[in-house]
Amino acid sequence: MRVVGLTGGIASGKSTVVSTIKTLGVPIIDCDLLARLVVEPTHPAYKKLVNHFGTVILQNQEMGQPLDRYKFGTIIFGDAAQRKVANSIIHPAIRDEILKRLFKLWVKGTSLVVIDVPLLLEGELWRIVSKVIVVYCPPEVQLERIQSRDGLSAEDALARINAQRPLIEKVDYADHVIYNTSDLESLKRSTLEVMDALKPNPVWTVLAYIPPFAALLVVWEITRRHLKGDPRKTKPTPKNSSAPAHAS
Ligand SMILES: CC(C)(COP(=O)(O)OP(=O)(O)OC[C@H]1O[C@@H](n2cnc3c(N)ncnc32)[C@H](O)[C@@H]1O)[C@@H](O)C(=O)NCCC(=O)NCCS
Ligand SMILES: Nc1ncnc2c1ncn2[C@@H]1O[C@H](COP(=O)(O)OP(=O)(O)OP(=O)(O)O)[C@@H](O)[C@H]1O
Repeated sequence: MRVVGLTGGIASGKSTVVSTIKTLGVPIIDCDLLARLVVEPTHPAYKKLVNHFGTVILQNQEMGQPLDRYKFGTIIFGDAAQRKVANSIIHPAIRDEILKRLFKLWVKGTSLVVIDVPLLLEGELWRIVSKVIVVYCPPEVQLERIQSRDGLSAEDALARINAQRPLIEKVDYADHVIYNTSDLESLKRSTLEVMDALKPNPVWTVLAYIPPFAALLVVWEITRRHLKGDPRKTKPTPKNSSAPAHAS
């Protein structure tokens, strides 16, 4: 099974790219959705969050109520130390949910899966994917898109952008970069081009249905990424990109 990690920055266009990928019938694991699942009141992470942050992060400030997402967002996007605590509670729970879903897809003999994970490159998750797609747009476009999509002030929107690694640095990790600087039609075209390049070959597809070979292929893909090393140290040039000639 080829596991592709799709990432970018806040409002860089990941969900829009995902909606095109879905039309191809490729299964998607959406980490923003998993992040919602693991903070539901029945999940152990919920209690850990309330223990640390207090009921102030809950709707009506009442135990058992869902998270007040705006309030919680204001706290964690405004304070790096608090964000670190939140991440240390939520991210392991998300990682476990990803692994469960990958296992189920592997058992079904799936040959290609895309994980939509905003923070793929902030942690170590990039090491378990065989290919990385980065959806890029400049910070000023991110700012404009967050404000018009979420109705946030410039200050709140900037806090969200600054809570992530600069998007341009993420490009170093990419096997494929989708430059989302033009209209939605170009974004769709670039996405389809990249997905075409990522299609596993027919031998892969057949082997993915035979568990021992599928397991070996996963190990091979992961080993290849480990051998390539951390781009923060080696800084390779991305092999493929949908960039217009002037954008590099
Ligand atoms: C803070 C929360 C409640 C804000 O919720 P809200 O509905 O306003 O935003 P949503 O969940 O749709 O996230 C929007 C985007 O914010 C960015 N973002 C979310 N959490 C973080 C974080 N901890 N650090 C940096 N960026 C983040 C991502 O780009 C994400 O796509 C929510 O984002 C959250 O629970 N975050 C912590 C979990 C997490 O790390 N999620 C990212 C998935 S890997
Ligand atoms: N090329 C484009 N032209 C115009 N609007 C766009 C373009 N790409 C994305 N958008 C809009 O920008 C907003 C952000 O895009 P999207 O939600 O896909 O980003 P995202 O990376 O998934 O964001 P987040 O990390 O916050 O979940 C959306 O309202 C989307 O419709």
